[in-house]
Amino acid sequence: MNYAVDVRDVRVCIASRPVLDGVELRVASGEVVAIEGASGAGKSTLLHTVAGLIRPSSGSVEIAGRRIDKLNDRRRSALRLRMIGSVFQFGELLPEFNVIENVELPLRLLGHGRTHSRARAKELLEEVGIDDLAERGLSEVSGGQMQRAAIARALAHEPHVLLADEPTGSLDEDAAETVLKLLIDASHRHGAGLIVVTHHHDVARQCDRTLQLVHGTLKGRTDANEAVVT
Ligand SMILES: Nc1ncnc2c1ncn2[C@@H]1O[C@H](COP(=O)(O)OP(=O)(O)OP(=O)(O)O)[C@@H](O)[C@H]1O
Repeated sequence: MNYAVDVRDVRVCIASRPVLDGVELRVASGEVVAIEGASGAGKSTLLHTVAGLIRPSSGSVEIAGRRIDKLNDRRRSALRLRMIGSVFQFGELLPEFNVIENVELPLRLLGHGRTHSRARAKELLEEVGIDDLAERGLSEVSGGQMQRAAIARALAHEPHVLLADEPTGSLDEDAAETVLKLLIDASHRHGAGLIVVTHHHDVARQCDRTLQLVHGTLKGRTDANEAVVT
């Protein structure tokens, strides 16, 4: 049985100190999981480990049934580009490109043609409600609009997994609520497993499950809801 994300007994040390120790986490396709935890608890480290940016010293990390932690750098990057979409607080959008060019970028990197990529990016900008801003530069849109563009970009290549690190951290309450709802709806609609790190309790309440990262391990229901496992 394949999960979107399957983390087993993962240990990660940073500067010789164990930050994650015995982490278990299964996320089904279309499931939304919130991770809470004190500052410095290791939440970003966990997301980076799931994304294959940090290699665990023991344990395993599977993305849609593939061991990302076992791959060499080139294959890990390729798997990440194909299977994972990320939304981080300060975005991964590139300031030298306008909104729609940023959304197209993952598709262009995956070798899709210009016409297809542009059409798909337009659809996604409509889905997140900023199609009228497609040609604006990033300095000409608000923080909330930028996060919407980041969500559209993260969804462009239909990833199996969405990772969001404090996606609403810099937004006011209304904008944060809208952005989070978009992310959750998109994950359900596109069937992507979403892991969202947040300090906001009201954000966590809107997710299917909430887990706490404490002393290097996840507390709460770490297993996916089997009914939605693909
Ligand atoms: N490059 C690094 N060198 C040394 N220690 C690091 C490094 N990166 C992270 N750490 C340490 O690892 C621990 C986990 O950091 P991490 O960023 O994952 O926590 P977090 O829960 O995401 O924190 P926050 O909520 O403040 O963003 C922290 O104690 C941090 O100081």
